[in-house]
Amino acid sequence: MVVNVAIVGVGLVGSEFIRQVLTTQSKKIAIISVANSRNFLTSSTPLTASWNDDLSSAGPATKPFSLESFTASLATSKATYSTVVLDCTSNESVAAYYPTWLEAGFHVVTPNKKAFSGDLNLYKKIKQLSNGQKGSPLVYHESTVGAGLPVINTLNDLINTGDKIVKIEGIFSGTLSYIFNNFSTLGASAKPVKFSEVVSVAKELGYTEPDPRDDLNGMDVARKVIILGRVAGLDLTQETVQVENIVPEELRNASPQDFMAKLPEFDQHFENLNQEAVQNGQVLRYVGLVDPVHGKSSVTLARYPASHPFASLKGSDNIIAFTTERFPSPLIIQGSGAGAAVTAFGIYSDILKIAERTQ
Ligand SMILES: NC(=O)C1=CN([C@@H]2O[C@H](COP(=O)(O)OP(=O)(O)OC[C@H]3O[C@@H](n4cnc5c(N)ncnc54)[C@H](OP(=O)(O)O)[C@@H]3O)[C@@H](O)[C@H]2O)C=CC1
Ligand SMILES: N[C@@H](CC=O)C(=O)O
Ligand code: NA
Repeated sequence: MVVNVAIVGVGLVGSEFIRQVLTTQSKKIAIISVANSRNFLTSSTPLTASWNDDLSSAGPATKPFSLESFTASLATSKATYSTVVLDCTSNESVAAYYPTWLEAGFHVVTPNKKAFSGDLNLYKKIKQLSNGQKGSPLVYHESTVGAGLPVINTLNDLINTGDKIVKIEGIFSGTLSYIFNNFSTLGASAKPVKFSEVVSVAKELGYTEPDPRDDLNGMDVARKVIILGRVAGLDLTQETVQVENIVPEELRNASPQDFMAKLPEFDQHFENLNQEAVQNGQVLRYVGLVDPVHGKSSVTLARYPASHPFASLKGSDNIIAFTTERFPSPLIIQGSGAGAAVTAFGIYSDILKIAERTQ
């Protein structure tokens, strides 16, 4: 079955998703609407490669964006096919709108972590509205953890088949993986590099959140820990996860531009932390833990010896280790965990699952 897709947010990830759908000439997906924070465009025929020009404020069918007018424009699209609203923003107000879309019978797919890691009542409402009963709308959010890596899907499979989670531990941030894999190294591969320079490169490569402090303050990893914990049945919130924030205090309230400009002043601070670890034969890695057994889920800058799998990670790879009753030797998922291509892949495969399930 074909599904209509209406996209809110056509930045790095949203536009890469469109590129992948158009270049693969998908017969299952018709992109009928695109929106950014200023404009939207909804069409009765699938959008083509000129979607970006069509969306510009000069386009004849372009309208000023609001969640209400965008949603109203989709009302007739459900008549023929199911419609998926794809949220590719990182915005909280957009996330808070999912219940409205679900109540109107739209499916929701998103890489945006806000709805699944913020207000617990919003999360429960979304779960209740997409409860899997016949005819209920579907919600997929694979790319919220580990980008396109099959993390949420695997966790759901473990739980739905009756396994018990002992712990989920890993490096869940492509940005922090890239930063520490390059900054904190041992032996022959060790080459001196400044912390602020590695942060700039991670930003240029599209791994960071729009403000890299949302990665460095641990919040992005904490959100992923909360999402995995909730999928595993824990009522985790930002208050119940202990987070080590590594943004220097002096830079926490600076503007995003000032933050990047002043970060080099703190290079020596990070170098001291690194040297302390290296002198003990260890590297620094930023690690998230979901711990249902002891109730102590956390995000910490930890130290690991060279022999540990977290120490030999490369590039922006994520690594996620599920220790369960059935997998006392953990089930490990590893690979590229950030960047537009792999995030869009996760979204694309989520939407294909909806196309299959709504046949
Ligand atoms: N980059 C990555 O590796 C990964 C990203 N993600 C998630 O993917 C999502 C998208 O990230 P990315 O593409 O990098 O973000 P960008 O900042 O590149 O794009 C965001 C888009 O959302 C639009 N937008 C923002 N606020 C609103 C709003 N209130 N209403 C409508 N549109 C809005 C922006 O419009 P405008 O241009 O007008 O501001 C822009 O088109 C985020 O949630 C991120 O956390 C998840 C996994 C990995
Ligand atoms: N900034 C995030 C992007 C994906 O969620 C990361 O670095 O992992
Ligand atoms: Na994933």
